[in-house]
Formats: sequence, C-alpha cells, structure tokens
Amino acid sequence: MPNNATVNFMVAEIGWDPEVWEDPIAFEPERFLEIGGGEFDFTGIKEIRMIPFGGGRRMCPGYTLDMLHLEYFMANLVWNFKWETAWEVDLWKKPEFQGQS
Ligand code: HEM
Repeated sequence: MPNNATVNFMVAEIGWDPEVWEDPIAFEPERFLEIGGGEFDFTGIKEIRMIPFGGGRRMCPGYTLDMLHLEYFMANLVWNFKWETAWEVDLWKKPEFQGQS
C-alpha cells in the first residue's frame, strides 16, 4: 500500500455480516435486547458486530449526545403517532419495559 493511502472501511456492511447476525436485514430490534442482557456494545470495545459511530481513538465524540437525541426522537414518534402493524407481529416476545424494577 502506498504512503498516505486512504483506507475506507465498509462500516454498514460490517453491521450486516450474516456470520455475525442471523438474518441481518430483518427488522428485529429485540435482537439487541438478547445480546449482552440488553447492554449491546456498539463502541467496539467488547466486540465488533456493528460500529455506527466508528471505534478507537477517532470514534465519534458526539455518540452519547446522539444516543440521547435518538431516544428523544423515538419517544416523540411513539408519543405523537398512532402505531399499527402492517403485518402480523408478535408483540409479546418480551412483555415488559427495560429498566422496570
Ligand atoms: C446519529 C448521529 C451520528 C453518527 C451515526 C455519527 C457517526 C460518526 C462516525 C462513524 C464517525 C467517524 C468515526 C471514526 O473515524 O472512527 C464520526 C466522527 C465524528 N463525529 Fe459523529 N456521528 C453522529 C453525530 C455526531 C454529533 C451530534 C456530533 C457533535 C456534537 C458528532 C461529532 C463528531 C466528530 C467531531 C467526529 C470526528 C472525530 C475524530 O475524527 O476524531 N457526531 N461520527
């Protein structure tokens, strides 16, 4: 490789690896609850299954702000819209809220 070459990682494709994820493209958000008891690591410190914010020393420094903002965004979607399933979905897979004692 030449000096000063730019190396790009296919970050999205890393997150779709069928050797790491079962049916990676399927929308199954509950899969994240099942990994690490709901403490899925996306920082690349414990493992690399998907790294939306990069990893290592140049990892996105805004990721805690992002996560807070995304939770707020999701909460507003749930709050402001009436949600229905477009197809048959088993909503009772895990009938509890996280963090509930
Ligand atoms: C969902 C939203 C965001 C995503 C998915 C995201 C993702 C990323 C990714 C993948 C990188 C490259 C990391 C690497 O090279 O390993 C990065 C870098 C960076 N992000 Fe974000 N980011 C988000 C929002 C933000 C926000 C809100 C801020 C600031 C408040 C921010 C500030 C930065 C900065 C300054 C870098 C460069 C870090 C460096 O090169 O040392 N990002 N981000």
